[in-house]
Amino acid sequence: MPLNLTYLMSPNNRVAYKHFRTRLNIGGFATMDNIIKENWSDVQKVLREDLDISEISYKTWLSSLVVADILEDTIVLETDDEISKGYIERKYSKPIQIALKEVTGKLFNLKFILPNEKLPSDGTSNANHNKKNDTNDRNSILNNLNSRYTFNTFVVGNNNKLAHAAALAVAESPAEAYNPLFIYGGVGLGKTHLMHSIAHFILEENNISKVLYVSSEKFTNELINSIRDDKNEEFRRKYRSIDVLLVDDIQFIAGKERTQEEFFHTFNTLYEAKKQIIISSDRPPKDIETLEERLRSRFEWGLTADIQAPDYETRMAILTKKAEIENLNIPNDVVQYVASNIKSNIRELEGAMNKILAFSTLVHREITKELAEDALKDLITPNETKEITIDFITEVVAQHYGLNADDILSKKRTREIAYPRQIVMYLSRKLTDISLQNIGKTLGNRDHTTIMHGSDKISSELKEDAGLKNSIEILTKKITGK
Ligand SMILES: Nc1ncnc2c1ncn2[C@@H]1O[C@H](COP(=O)(O)OP(=O)(O)OP(=O)(O)O)[C@@H](O)[C@H]1O
Repeated sequence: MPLNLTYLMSPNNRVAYKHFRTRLNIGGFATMDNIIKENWSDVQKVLREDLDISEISYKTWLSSLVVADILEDTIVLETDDEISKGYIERKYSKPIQIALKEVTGKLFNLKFILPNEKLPSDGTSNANHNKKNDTNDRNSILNNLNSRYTFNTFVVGNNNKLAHAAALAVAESPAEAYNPLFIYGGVGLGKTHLMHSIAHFILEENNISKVLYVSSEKFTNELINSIRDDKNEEFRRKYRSIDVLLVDDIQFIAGKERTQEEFFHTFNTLYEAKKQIIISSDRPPKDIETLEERLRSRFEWGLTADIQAPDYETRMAILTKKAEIENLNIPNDVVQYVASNIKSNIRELEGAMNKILAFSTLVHREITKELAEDALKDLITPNETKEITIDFITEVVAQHYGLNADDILSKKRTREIAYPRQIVMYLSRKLTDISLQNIGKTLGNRDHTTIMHGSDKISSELKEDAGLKNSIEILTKKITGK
């Protein structure tokens, strides 16, 4: 005897179901399956309201789901890619089932497939149990995050779609989705932005507070200092008691044996305790030279996702988003000019836009394509090998120390600014042939003796300070790309 599903539903569900039937003009139970298929977008809308999930999660996981088929009691949903498939299956099966039941009064099994995947002949339930993390220790919030780097400000394009999906999966389900998550891609393509987004999301959405983001440089320097100050135990306690550890630019531990040894033990301790580890690098694990085999293989245990250079549309979208966030009114032909000429590095893309803005203020001219061409004439030199400019060095060093390029050029003399400024002076001398006078002029109209003094100071500190040496090495690689 067929079940009277309407009878089984709660009063609220009955209302929702009635509403659903009215809107879709459903005649009876028999046709409901087909109607769901035809009106999936309506169903998604209802799902969106019933599921208490963030906008970004809905957009990433649920908005692009397509009903591929309905077999008896099983709805077959087509997902975008392997990552989405596995993740939605684990994380969203149950909520989708519940929401669907609320709307239709019927409990469906779900089956997820990839585009072009053969449809299953019979359905199997993928219902899972979502474990809610109930850690509630907000005593020690350990992080070092840029508030601008969130999922909301991250533009998703073909170049970073998988890495973004993997990052969001890990953020929503730390230590359950993929562990470790290894994100790699060229310089300035958004690895740090994604890592900070994960950390922000976890801190805001999960009750996990021991989230630590560090660059591998900071990890190395802290290790060097702990050895020097005989505080190795403290160092270990700090790194081995974290819930989510994010290590940026891991390639810089290549060739550093003691750091690798220490990181190996940190990794093992956290992994065994089911803590989430997220690592970024400019290249895949197999291409990191002089990386110990045992680390390399561990990096490949979870999921490895890459970020490629953005295509033209994504570059346009990034610039438009930036203008929107900062409330800037930039003519479309200027955005197009920048997006068509700066292709391989998003930091440079943003730097170019900043340069146009600064130039427009300086010369009191409106932002037009002509002004943009003037402002970027040093940067956009077709058919020539790219020169290292003082502006670029300033930008990389400023970003590295969490400052703006304007801070470096300013007259401020606090140590947090004066020290990176001296590093800019040192690197400008080391990496370019530009005269002291011209370096001084570009760096906020400073005298050539100031440049010499700043640069010499860093030179002599380098002999004593292993941490500074490590930082200079990393900055040099970031600037020269070698
Ligand atoms: N998809 C994106 N959407 C919006 N902004 C982005 C995106 N990707 C990168 N950016 C911006 O580009 C700049 C450089 O990105 P980020 O520092 O994350 O690069 P990275 O890959 O970590 O570089 P590095 O190799 O030097 O460590 C940042 O200001 C970041 O906000």
